[in-house]
Amino acid sequence: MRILAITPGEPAGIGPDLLLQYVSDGSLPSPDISLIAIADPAMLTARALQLGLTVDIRTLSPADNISEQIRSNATDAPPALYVWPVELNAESVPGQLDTRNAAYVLETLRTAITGCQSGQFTAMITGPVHKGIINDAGFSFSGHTEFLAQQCQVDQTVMMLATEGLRVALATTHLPLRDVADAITKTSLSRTIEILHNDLVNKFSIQEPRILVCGLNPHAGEGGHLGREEIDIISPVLTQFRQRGWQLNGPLPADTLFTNKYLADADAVLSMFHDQGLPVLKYKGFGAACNITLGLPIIRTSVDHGTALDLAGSGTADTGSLVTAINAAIQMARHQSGQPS
Ligand SMILES: NC(=O)C1=CN([C@@H]2O[C@H](COP(=O)(O)OP(=O)(O)OC[C@H]3O[C@@H](n4cnc5c(N)ncnc54)[C@H](O)[C@@H]3O)[C@@H](O)[C@H]2O)C=CC1
Ligand SMILES: NCC(=O)COP(=O)(O)O
Repeated sequence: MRILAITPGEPAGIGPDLLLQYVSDGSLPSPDISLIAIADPAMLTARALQLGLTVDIRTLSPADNISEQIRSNATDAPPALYVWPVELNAESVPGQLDTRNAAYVLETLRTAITGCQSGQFTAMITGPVHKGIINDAGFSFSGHTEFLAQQCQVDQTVMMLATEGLRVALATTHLPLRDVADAITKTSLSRTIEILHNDLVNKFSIQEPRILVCGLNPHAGEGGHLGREEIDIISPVLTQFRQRGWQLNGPLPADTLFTNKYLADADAVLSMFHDQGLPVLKYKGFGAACNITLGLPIIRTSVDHGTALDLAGSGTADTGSLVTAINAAIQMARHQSGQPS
């Protein structure tokens, strides 16, 4: 049995709602896959009540064999959600952030990561966290992508969002815009391209990935008149990889790269910064896209949206991205074990 761990993220956001809606809809695509929520069972029970959803919340005992507990409790009706319990520090009110629950959010992530590393879980799927409230609580945290790199002790990870027909990876992630240019060095960009290329080959079965690379500056620097990063950093790095036979097209002006003329012949786009690539991806596929962390020894996918505090507890949040994230994790797991997807 494959066990997918899901962290609903910020308890005051829509993560718990989406998970409960997903389970209540009976959306799991295969009977040999089980979902375990790593969360506070009382919070999930209260949220299900608020949403008017009938979900049988079953708290697991982490010290005992998890697969055995799921097997022996299997039932058809009503939909069941197995929960690895992690207790909130304060009762959570939908829409109202509370610094006291930041440690809880981080603990759910650590539990999922440890379970994936030990092989207990096949993959982890994350709901949205609120980066601001975690920092307000005194924890330095810029995103799952960076936290996962730290916890898995890898030198670098790459954020890639994917929807039908478009994959966008980022050379930098959660940085103030004024720090972006300095963060793009030959070393960091080379590592990003290596991770992106290798994961497209090994995790997505694209034997010779074709990657479009955005410039950083308007018009890809206009020959050095609008910035020199393309000349001094990006082009030399691309030249170095082309010598290995890798198919890298760029640096191209980002404003015209995202057109069919270029995208039709590409497997992925590498954007230089968060808001260069993600608005395009979200314009194309918001709600039907997911976020995949590349460069990790474990599988992690996530929703394409944030905590949407305005919708928490309302039952109106769209589960489309969660479905996409869960399906992507399953597909990656099947690929990893050599099964047809
Ligand atoms: N994977 C993660 O953990 C992510 C976390 N965030 C965090 O979320 C917080 C809020 O970020 P925002 O920029 O406001 O983005 P957001 O995605 O939470 O909200 C943007 C807009 O999209 C709507 N929306 C989001 N998800 C929706 C869904 N499933 N169904 C229907 N409508 C939906 C919201 O109601 C809002 O109007 C921030 O702290 C940010 O860091 C943002 C993106 C990803
Ligand atoms: N815009 C994507 C995002 O902010 C999610 O980042 P992460 O938490 O997955 O690193």
